[in-house]
Amino acid sequence: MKTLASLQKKAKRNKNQVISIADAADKEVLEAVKRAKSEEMCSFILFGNKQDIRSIAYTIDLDLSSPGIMVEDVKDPAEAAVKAVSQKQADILMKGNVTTKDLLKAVLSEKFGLRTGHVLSHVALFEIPNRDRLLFLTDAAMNIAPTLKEKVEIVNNSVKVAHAIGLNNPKVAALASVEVVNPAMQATIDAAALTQMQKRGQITGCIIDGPLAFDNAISIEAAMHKKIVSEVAGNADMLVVPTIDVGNALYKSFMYFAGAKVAAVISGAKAPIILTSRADSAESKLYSLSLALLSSKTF
Ligand SMILES: CCCC(=O)SCCNC(=O)CCNC(=O)[C@H](O)C(C)(C)COP(=O)(O)OP(=O)(O)OC[C@H]1O[C@@H](n2cnc3c(N)ncnc32)[C@H](O)[C@@H]1OP(=O)(O)O
Repeated sequence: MKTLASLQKKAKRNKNQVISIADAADKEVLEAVKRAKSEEMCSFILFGNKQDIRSIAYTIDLDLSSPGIMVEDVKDPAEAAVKAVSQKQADILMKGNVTTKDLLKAVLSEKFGLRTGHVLSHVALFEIPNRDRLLFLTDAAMNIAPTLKEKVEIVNNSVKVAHAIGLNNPKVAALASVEVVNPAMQATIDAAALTQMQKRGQITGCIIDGPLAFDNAISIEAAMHKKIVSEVAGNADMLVVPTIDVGNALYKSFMYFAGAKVAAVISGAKAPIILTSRADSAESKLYSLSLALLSSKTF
């Protein structure tokens, strides 16, 4: 798949889903709602301050009384939106104008959250200008410094999302700063372990190689220059990063330096969670919604 727009076309087949938005008082979020409604993609429950939501909706000509849109006036939109999903009034959760941390805390709540006993992790899918295919990145937003055990679950979550969009055996690069194992660099040891675990069938549904540095993960020339012989080097479909800081900086540099478009979800919870940066465009939020609709069958 080459473009995120093709996700949107596929996602339209899954029309009966309800999206619960944690604080919809945000122009880009409501613009995404308007576009999704005009394409009849799904229905929405908008949680937040009703008056604020109304004021913004008015400025973009979004009719809040149209069928398939409900507005709920609440003081704690993160908690209310998560509860709606855990009580099955909605199928998918979407981050609106709340911080990632506040939303994730509600998602992880013992009382009403969306935990499954597995690791929850962030999966981002980028369309990058001049690249011939989409690129997955995980985990740029939830797990701060995952252990090897957590990285295995992070890979599994991301591979599930890849399968949901029809990418059946993604090539996964386990990133580090260098492409050789250095016992002083934990990221290289974990990357080598992930590679061996895939070779021994402990991780399935993908091909992993690592450690790979960013250049030889995504550039054939860089891989050839370093004489790396591997199915993944230079051809990665997915980057697994050692820490949130590496992932988050890559996410934002793809967006700001390379002019990328993104679709992003949290995988591994009871339901898909749409989680982009608050600064991301309405288009990216719409693509994320498409990715969540496509993933929802696999959760
Ligand atoms: C990329 C675009 C968007 C962005 O830029 S986002 C910006 C960067 N992201 C962030 O700031 C969020 C980073 N992560 C965090 O702050 C924290 O890890 C997070 C997710 C809020 C959780 O922290 P706390 O609420 O302090 O929770 P905690 O660590 O004490 O754990 C509470 C219980 O939840 C569990 N938990 C935490 N992370 C989990 C995970 N990934 N999957 C499954 N379970 C998880 C944890 O084991 C604990 O369980 P228990 O209560 O001991 O049974």
